[in-house]
Amino acid sequence: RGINDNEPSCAFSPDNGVAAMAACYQRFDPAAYLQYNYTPPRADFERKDSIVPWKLACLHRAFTEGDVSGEVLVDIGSGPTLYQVLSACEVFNKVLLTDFLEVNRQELRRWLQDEGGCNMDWTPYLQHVCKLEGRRPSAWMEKAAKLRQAIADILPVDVHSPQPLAPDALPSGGADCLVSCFCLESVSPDLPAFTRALGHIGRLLRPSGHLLLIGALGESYYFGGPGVKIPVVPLNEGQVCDSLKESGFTLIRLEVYTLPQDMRVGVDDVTGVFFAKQRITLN
Ligand SMILES: C[S@@+](CC[C@H](N)C(=O)[O-])C[C@H]1O[C@@H](n2cnc3c(N)ncnc32)[C@H](O)[C@@H]1O
Ligand SMILES: O=S(=O)(c1ccc2c(c1)CN[C@@H](CF)C2)N1CCSCC1
Repeated sequence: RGINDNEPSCAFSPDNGVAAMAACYQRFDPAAYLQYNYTPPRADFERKDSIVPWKLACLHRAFTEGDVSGEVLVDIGSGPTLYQVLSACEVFNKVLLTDFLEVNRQELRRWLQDEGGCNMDWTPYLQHVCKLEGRRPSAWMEKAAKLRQAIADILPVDVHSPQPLAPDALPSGGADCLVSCFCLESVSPDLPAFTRALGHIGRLLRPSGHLLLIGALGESYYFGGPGVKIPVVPLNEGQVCDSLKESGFTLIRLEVYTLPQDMRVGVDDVTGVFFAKQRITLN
């Protein structure tokens, strides 16, 4: 079936939402997902109003304005993507990538081992972040080497578990910083589950640690592969802020990007993207 097939792949009832969502993700296709979201025409570095430079700029600013520091950064729900840690690896010398699916962890391992077979060329992303850092774009190979050096492990994660990572995954004090992009709202059956998952990952942080959260606004589904229609919790800015507060975070900054009409191409019904920087205050 094509990506626009309207048959829902994951129908669930209120009492088994998390289990049904996990079953849905068994059909997730990393190569298709990368193609739908991270290659042209959707991912376009030339357009001034493109989402990709906006996202990379949000992350670059967050890691360079001086309040985020430490040893260990964890990316929650990495999927098959790396853009979300390109700025982080300049600040943290231990980066942990995580995902629920082995197929995604394998995709990340292929990039890490640099022996070919990857479904994505991250060079344009590396070059763009080098530009943001005031370096020449040809420094992208050094940056790729720095990221490979910083990635300490690629681990399983489940944000619906009160203990999302294995007990020995983090130092006893917790992580210094978390990043999570397009994960919580696209793996939760409803808003309460989204908020609970925020609480679960918040408890991975040391006191006053930071969370950088990027997510979809107004999205009710996306295609995780041909005919793999995955339901998403449609969020608005107010709900994001309320859930963060309820989960023990203090918001530092919220930025919102509205998708231009021609970027709405059928692989999802996302209308906007938020970037939220916050500190945990209840740990
Ligand atoms: C929409 S993708 C986001 C991928 C990537 N972070 C990005 O920015 O594109 C959502 C990811 O969440 C993962 N996932 C699914 N269920 C999960 C769970 N219970 N806990 C954590 N991650 C989960 C999926 O395997 C998938 O890689
Ligand atoms: O970076 S995005 O905003 C983006 C990137 C990833 C995703 C979405 C959006 C929305 N659906 C998510 C499903 F969880 C995944 N982007 C959408 C416009 S073109 C480039 C990719």
